[in-house]
Amino acid sequence: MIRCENLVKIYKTSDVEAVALQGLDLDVKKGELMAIVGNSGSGKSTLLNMLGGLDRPSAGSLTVDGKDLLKFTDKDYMEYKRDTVGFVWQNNARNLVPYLTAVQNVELPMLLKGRKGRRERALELLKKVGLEKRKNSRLDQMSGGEQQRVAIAIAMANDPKLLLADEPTGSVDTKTSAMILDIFKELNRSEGVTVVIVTHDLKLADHIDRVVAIRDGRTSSEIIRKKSYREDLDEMGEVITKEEEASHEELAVLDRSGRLQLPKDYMQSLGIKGGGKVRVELDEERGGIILFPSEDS
Ligand SMILES: Nc1ncnc2c1ncn2[C@@H]1O[C@H](COP(=O)(O)OP(=O)(O)OP(=O)(O)O)[C@@H](O)[C@H]1O
Repeated sequence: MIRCENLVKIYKTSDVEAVALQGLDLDVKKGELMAIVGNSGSGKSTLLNMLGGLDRPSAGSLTVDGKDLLKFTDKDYMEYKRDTVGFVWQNNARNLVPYLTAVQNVELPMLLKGRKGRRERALELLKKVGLEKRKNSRLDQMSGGEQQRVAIAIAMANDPKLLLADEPTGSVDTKTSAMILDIFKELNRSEGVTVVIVTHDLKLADHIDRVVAIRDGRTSSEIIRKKSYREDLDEMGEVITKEEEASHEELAVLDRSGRLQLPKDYMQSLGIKGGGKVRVELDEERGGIILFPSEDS
């Protein structure tokens, strides 16, 4: 569904250049639900903006649903934003009209597209986000968590193939945050939509099968669950224990040229600095590679 290769984004202001993405590689399969984590300034929002067609990459390649975004005209971008992607922001005020009811808000993007069967689709989506009973409530009479759920229904209104969420649980409590993640999972399952969530919330990331970490504008590591969360729940009779954490495996990511980002804590414990040198040896017996700090590291 998504293929980023060597993606670069440089922001130029009058006198400074900020390299927000420096050759990022990422593949996301159709129908996958995954999360992107990383420190502030690592490039998460920049990546999401590129995927959502809100901004243009500076170089590299980016294809979404078979479309080459670097070749897009302004018209292509407009159609892509209308037909292919749905967006959920932390601050959802940009998606919502406060004086309309929940159902009217969800109908709005369908009205703009001239779609038929708007009321049925809006009610179906409000049911999926658990707000069937609040359909006639005005948005300004709903809590932050409820508004966020309406924002998710709005993002799904025109059946996007890709749903992007930037810190969707950033301003809600833990219980609501778990509920919102369940909604994304349910939409992923029942609508087949591919979901990419940017989050600081590591608790949320614990319940997602694949989490990609970004550091300095590049993918640095991936945490992959060995089994699906649902399988775990079934096996554990819905009791979540410490074993759940052990079912995650953290992997470093090799980019397409074979470059690797070492985890920061490994570098610290070996006393290696960025820009230094390491000795690389092949361990044929164990089928691996060993890194040693070199004397001038
Ligand atoms: N419009 C812009 N103009 C100039 N520099 C920018 C712009 N947007 C982002 N940057 C820079 O690009 C880098 C990546 O920013 P980005 O917002 O993508 O990070 P982030 O990981 O989403 O951070 P946060 O978690 O704080 O939102 C930062 O150094 C930031 O200062």
